[in-house]
Amino acid sequence: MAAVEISALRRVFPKRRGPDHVALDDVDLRIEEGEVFGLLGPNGAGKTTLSRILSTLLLPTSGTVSVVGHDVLAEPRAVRAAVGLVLGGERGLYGRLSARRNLEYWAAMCRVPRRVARERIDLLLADLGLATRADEPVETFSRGMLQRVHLGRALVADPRVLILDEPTSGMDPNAAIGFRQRVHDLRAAGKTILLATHDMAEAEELCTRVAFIDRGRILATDSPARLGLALDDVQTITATHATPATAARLEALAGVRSCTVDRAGNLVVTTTGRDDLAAVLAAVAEEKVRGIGTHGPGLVDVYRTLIADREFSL
Ligand SMILES: Nc1ncnc2c1ncn2[C@@H]1O[C@H](COP(=O)(O)OP(=O)(O)OP(=O)(O)O)[C@@H](O)[C@H]1O
Repeated sequence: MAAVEISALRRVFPKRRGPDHVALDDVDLRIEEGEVFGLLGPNGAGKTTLSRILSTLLLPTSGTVSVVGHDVLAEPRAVRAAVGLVLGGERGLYGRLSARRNLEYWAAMCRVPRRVARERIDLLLADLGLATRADEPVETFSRGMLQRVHLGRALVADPRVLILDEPTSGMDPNAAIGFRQRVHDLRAAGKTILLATHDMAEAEELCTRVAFIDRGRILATDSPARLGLALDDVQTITATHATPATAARLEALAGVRSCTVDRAGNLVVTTTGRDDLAAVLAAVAEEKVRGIGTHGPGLVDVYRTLIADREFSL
């Protein structure tokens, strides 16, 4: 049985004027138990709409959606019991209540027996690094801490599937690293995780497979490594201690697609093809640079290939 199974899903939002807005269009998706599955795409692609349908906050217009074998329309209670949802942003917690009280309240809503809830909440508060502030009102918490309370809330009923919608957006780098470590732990504990994110490095680090979604349609689904392999023309060379003159010389070479250097002297060269890598690498090595490294295409390159830059081309 799949953790999530979606077939021919369509979600339309009626508009007062003009044609209806199709937020999800003929989406098919299967996520196995224990996977960390990334949902990647630009603003408005349909990621939150999908997260909300999977957690029964929104109904599909047509198609079928099931979570651990339960249909979202026929068995919404069973789906709710199986899913924990963390939406980005700060809504959904009671600011004047402590972290512990927020979790207790949610546990009661989910009908977790009181004794089980008490023990679980103690464990969660400790695991999430919130034990010392557990009895303070959450309105005094930083954004990173609030997201950890949100995660605790999603975990309080011990769901099999976790849906994380841009969980690290707006977090400082240390808070985001800590949050990702929690996701690693949850994956090790066997949870299935759907992670909607704009952060390609985050997806590369955490996800077993990802789907690219744009304008409500799934464009590609595979592991980050295999998606990168499909783009065998982009190779990147990096180095430090470069100058603008270095970049200008390299940019003029055949086989170089782009070449940039920042103020700190970090050089990034992309080649026009895999076959050009050796020659361009040799030219970079001739320059007075240090710390030369190479890597193949990553999710950022896949993203830029699949999804046109509409923000700036309108
Ligand atoms: N309740 C609604 N009524 C009308 N249109 C909506 C509604 N909810 C979402 N939409 C539209 O559906 C499309 C998909 O939105 P959605 O929030 O799912 O995108 P997203 O991929 O999560 O974007 P972001 O990365 O910006 O969060 C958008 O064009 C959005 O304006």
